[in-house]
Amino acid sequence: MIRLDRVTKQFPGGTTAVDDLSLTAPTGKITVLVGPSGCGKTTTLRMINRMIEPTSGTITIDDQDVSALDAAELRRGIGYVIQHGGLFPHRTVERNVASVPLLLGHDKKKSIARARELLELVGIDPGLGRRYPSQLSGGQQQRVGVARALAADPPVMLMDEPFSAVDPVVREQLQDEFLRLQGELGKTIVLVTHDIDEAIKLGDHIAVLAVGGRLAQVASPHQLLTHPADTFVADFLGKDRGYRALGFDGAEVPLHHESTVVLRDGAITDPAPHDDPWTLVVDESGHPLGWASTDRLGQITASDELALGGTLARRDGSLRSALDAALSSPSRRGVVVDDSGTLVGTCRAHQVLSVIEEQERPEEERVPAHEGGEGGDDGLDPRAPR
Ligand SMILES: Nc1ncnc2c1ncn2[C@@H]1O[C@H](COP(=O)(O)OP(=O)(O)OP(=O)(O)O)[C@@H](O)[C@H]1O
Repeated sequence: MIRLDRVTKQFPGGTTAVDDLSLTAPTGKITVLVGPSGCGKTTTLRMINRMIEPTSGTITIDDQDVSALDAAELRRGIGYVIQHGGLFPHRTVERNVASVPLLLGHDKKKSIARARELLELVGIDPGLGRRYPSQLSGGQQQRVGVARALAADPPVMLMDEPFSAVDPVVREQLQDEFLRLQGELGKTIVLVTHDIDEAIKLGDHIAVLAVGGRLAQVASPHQLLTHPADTFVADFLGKDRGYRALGFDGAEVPLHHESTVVLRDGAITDPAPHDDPWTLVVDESGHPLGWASTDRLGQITASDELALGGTLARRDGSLRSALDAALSSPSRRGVVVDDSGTLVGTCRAHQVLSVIEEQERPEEERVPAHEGGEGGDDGLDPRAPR
């Protein structure tokens, strides 16, 4: 656990970058520092590994006061990732990643082997290991930066805007991979970003800082969205707070049986007659392909002729994804799938909203979703999504 206790940093010239900040970053979790430009995020991060010394206050890692440790040694034990990866331009990718194990006294062969392992772990083709950083894309450099920070297998990682130097699509990929990796590695991470959506996606805890280095709020993403401490935090969170908060709410949503037809060998097989204007088409394994106008079923030859609708909701997904699946479907029936992508039923927007309202009620007054009375008449499936 990293603990900052009443930490202040005043730079010569009088700027108070961080003001009386007390904060805990729990072991094995991602703590995100977020806030507008100049609010002291980077200064806070750099005080943890003593690249900047605080003016007052104490910082401990697992109850050890960092000011009592040798700064160089402390830094070798902490992974540090910055924008653009912060790679050494004149060393190959492999040598960049191997630099920390080499510094720690491991032999060259072992260090390079470890570097290759790590590059693979972060999704870098081993063939790129001999290149120089400038011969890689921004996203690849960022990945190498993460691999290098992981090289000493540090329990603690500090990450300063690690995904901001890449385009939004690559950024999302890197974020997803980072979450997957963290799921395996369980590091204690403090990550700085100015992007509130990134904070909400990545953080187990989020500390919102205001200019002047004042802590405005520290909370889970869900708490932050539903209970911002003041107007500064609410404004910083931006629009659609209520809707975004649904992304963290899992609850049972009534599932309905959906009649389907199968697209096989370029034709719809056995189009059963029914009077609904939309029919869901699946492949032979029961994976949804899209919606077809029922009166055009006979003309469909390929899946790209189908209306995909929007998102597929996962049975164990959030209320937001269930609601979005229903609202974005041409039939207004949201397609719900299991882990393997197989259809398990459809959901209705008004029933998702009922579940949301139900959640507002005191626990003892709630009615379980599958006893809710509103579904059921068309083959309600109580194996509902969360
Ligand atoms: N070495 C320094 N000397 C003087 N002032 C500094 C120094 N480093 C940072 N500051 C000031 O301290 C404040 C906090 O800076 P810091 O870089 O920590 O903010 P930040 O939240 O990380 O900003 P950004 O999102 O723009 O990177 C700013 O007002 C900055 O100008």
